[in-house]
Amino acid sequence: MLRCDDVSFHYERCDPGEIPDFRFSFGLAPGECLAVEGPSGAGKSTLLALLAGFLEPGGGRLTWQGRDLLSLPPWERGITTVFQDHNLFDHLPVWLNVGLGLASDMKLSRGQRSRVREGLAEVGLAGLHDRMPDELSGGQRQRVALLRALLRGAPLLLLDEPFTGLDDATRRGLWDLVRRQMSAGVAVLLVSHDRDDIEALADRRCRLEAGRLV
Ligand SMILES: Nc1ncnc2c1ncn2[C@@H]1O[C@H](COP(=O)(O)OP(=O)(O)OP(=O)(O)O)[C@@H](O)[C@H]1O
Repeated sequence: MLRCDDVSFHYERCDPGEIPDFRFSFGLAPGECLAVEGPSGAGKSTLLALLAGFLEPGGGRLTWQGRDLLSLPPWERGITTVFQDHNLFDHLPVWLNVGLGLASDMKLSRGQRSRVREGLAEVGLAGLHDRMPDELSGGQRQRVALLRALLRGAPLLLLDEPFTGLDDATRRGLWDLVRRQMSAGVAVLLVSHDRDDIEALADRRCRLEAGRLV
């Protein structure tokens, strides 16, 4: 279980009151998907950055299966995040961008190479194995980023609007991939405004209002 208890954060601003003090509390069980909605500027990216370890909270507790996460650096938290800007490495071809999810030193075994190939076929990118990221459309980049995250096999997956702008067939295929991860016990936090994505994946939903999850 992921337990986030009163994890707080405050952006330093000259203009007090413009940005709320954030205080987040929620639980997320293995295999469960919690959707987080909220208008632009509500603090969704702030929440993800606190969980992933890119921002340091002012206080609170964050644990996964009873283990403290706040004392761990991002790469030791067992959390994979798919950000809106995809975070692809522009100097690496598609297959290596995906392969980084399996081997961070980029030395992929034969078996790992076939998993990359199979994964690319599953997300409809079989023909784009050797392309460079700047030769892909936005939706294709999104699928590369999502596939890399899924192959990483982390127990916690944070998704920031991961299916925006994709056609229906591709979106359904990706929902299936995420559902399979959930069946294998992966806990998913899904930031989304899209009703279809939320209905397809989320077990529960909450909204970010005035710095709190309600
Ligand atoms: N580095 C920063 N310094 C000061 N304020 C910030 C910083 N980053 C974000 N903010 C402010 O904190 C609030 C929450 O921002 P955040 O990016 O978490 O919102 P969001 O819900 O993800 O928005 P969007 O849906 O537009 O991506 C906003 O008012 C934003 O202007």
